[in-house]
Amino acid sequence: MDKLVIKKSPALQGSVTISGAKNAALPLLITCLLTDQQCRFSNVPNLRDINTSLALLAEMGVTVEREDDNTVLLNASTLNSITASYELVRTMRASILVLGPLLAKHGKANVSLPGGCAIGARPVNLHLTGLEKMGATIEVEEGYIRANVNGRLKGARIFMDIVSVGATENLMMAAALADGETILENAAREPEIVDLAACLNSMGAKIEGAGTDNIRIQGVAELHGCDHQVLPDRIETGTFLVAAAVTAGKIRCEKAAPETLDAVIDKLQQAGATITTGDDWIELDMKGELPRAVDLKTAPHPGFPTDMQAQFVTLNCVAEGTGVVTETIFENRFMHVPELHRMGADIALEGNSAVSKGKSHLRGAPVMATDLRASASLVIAGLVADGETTVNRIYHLDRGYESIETKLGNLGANIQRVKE
Ligand SMILES: CC(=O)N[C@H]1[C@@H](OP(=O)(O)OP(=O)(O)OC[C@H]2O[C@@H](n3ccc(=O)[nH]c3=O)[C@H](O)[C@@H]2O)O[C@H](CO)[C@@H](O)[C@@H]1O
Ligand SMILES: C=C(OP(=O)(O)O)C(=O)O
Repeated sequence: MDKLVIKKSPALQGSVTISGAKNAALPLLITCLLTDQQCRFSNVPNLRDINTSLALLAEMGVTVEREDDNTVLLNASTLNSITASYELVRTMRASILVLGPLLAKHGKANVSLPGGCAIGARPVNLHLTGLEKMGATIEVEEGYIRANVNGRLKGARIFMDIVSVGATENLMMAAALADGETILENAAREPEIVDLAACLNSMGAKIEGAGTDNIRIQGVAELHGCDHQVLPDRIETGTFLVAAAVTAGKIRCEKAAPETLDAVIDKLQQAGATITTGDDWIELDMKGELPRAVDLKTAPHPGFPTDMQAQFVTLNCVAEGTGVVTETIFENRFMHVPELHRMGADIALEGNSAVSKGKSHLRGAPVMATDLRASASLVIAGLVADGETTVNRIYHLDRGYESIETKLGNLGANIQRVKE
C-alpha cells in the first residue's frame, strides 16, 4: 500500500490550483440516473471516490466515458440494474445517494446499507423516512435497503430533526421527479447543495431556496441532460491554507471559491493570517509568523465545517497558546489525536473537545489514520515536525485529495509518495 514520507519543510510559497469538490461531484454524477439523456460534468476531481461512483453507475448499466482526466460523460438510458452492491457501497457511504434518484425514475431500488464508519455511526434514517413520506415502501433485508413505490413518488412536507447534507441531497433529487410539491424543512445549507440544485435546475427541475433551510421543489415529469462544472473544493482549499499557516508561509489558491469558506477564513485570521480574496482565488500570508491557537466548534454550514476540524487540531498543536476544538457533528472524529500524540503533540481529549497546548516542536514518526481528514491533519503535522514522518494507509487521502503530494511539493513541501 502506498505511503507518504514527509520531512520538515520550509515555509510554503507559491500557488496551487484547487480541484473540483469531491462532495459536490459525488451527488452531481448521480443526477444522471434522473434522465435518459447525456450528462456532462467538468472539473471533476480525479479521486478514488469518483472512480468508485463511476464504477457504481457502470455496474448499474450507465454508459460512462471520460473526455479527459476531469471531464465525464454519463448516459443512464442503458441502465439495466437498480442494485447498488455491498462491494462498492461499503467503500463509499455517498453511494446511498442513488436511492432517491432510482426510486424517483424507476419506482424501485435495492441499495446496500452503508455500514458504520470510522468517524461515527452515520445512520440513514432521515433518507428513509423522507422517502417513505413521499410514498415509498422501504424494507431492510439481508443488509440491503429494498425500496418501491407504486407509480410516482408524491411531493411531501418533510421536516428533518438533524441537519443532514446527504439526506437533503437524496430527497432533493427524488423530489425533482415527484408528483407535486416537496418542502424540505431544516435542510442543510452547504454550498454543495446549492451546486446540486443549480445542476438539477439546468436539467429542468424547479427548485427554490437551496442554500437556505427551507427548500421547495415542484416535481416535474421529466428531466433532460446537462453540462455542469463542479464547484471548487472548499475543504481542499482550507487544507492547503492550514498547511501554509503552520509553516509560516504565503500561498495563493487558484480556481477556488472564497465565498464558501467564510468560517475557515475567519479562524485563519484569528490565527494571525492575512487573507486576501478575489473572485476565484484566496491568498494567505503569515508574514513569517507562526499561528496563534484558536477555539472553534464545528456546525452545519455556514458554521465551521467538521471536514476542517482535524487540520485545525494540528494547527493548534504547533501554535502559540492553547486552543479548544469542539466536534458537534460526528461522535468519533478525533482519531488523529492518538497519532498526533505519537508525534509529541500535547492534546487532551475532554468529551467532544480537543484541548491543544501549542509547542514549537513536533517530532516525525510513523503514523496512520483511519479517515480522510485525519490523514490530512497528519500530513500537515509532518510538514513542521522535526525529522521524518511516514503517513501509512494513504488510500484514505486518495479518496479526497487529488495529487496531494505533487501540489504540496510544488509549494516547497518535502513530501514523497512511496509505492509498495
Ligand atoms: C459525501 C459528502 O458530502 N460527505 C459529507 C457529508 O456527509 P453526510 O451527508 O454523510 O453527513 P450528514 O450531514 O448526513 O451527517 C450529519 C449528522 O447527521 C447524522 N445523520 C445523518 C443522516 C441520517 O439519516 N441520520 C442522522 O442521524 C449523522 O450521523 C451526522 O451526525 O456531510 C458531512 C457533514 O458536513 C461531511 O463531514 C461529509 O464530508
Ligand atoms: C467524511 C468525508 O467524506 P464521506 O462523507 O464521503 O465519508 C469527508 O469528505 O471528510
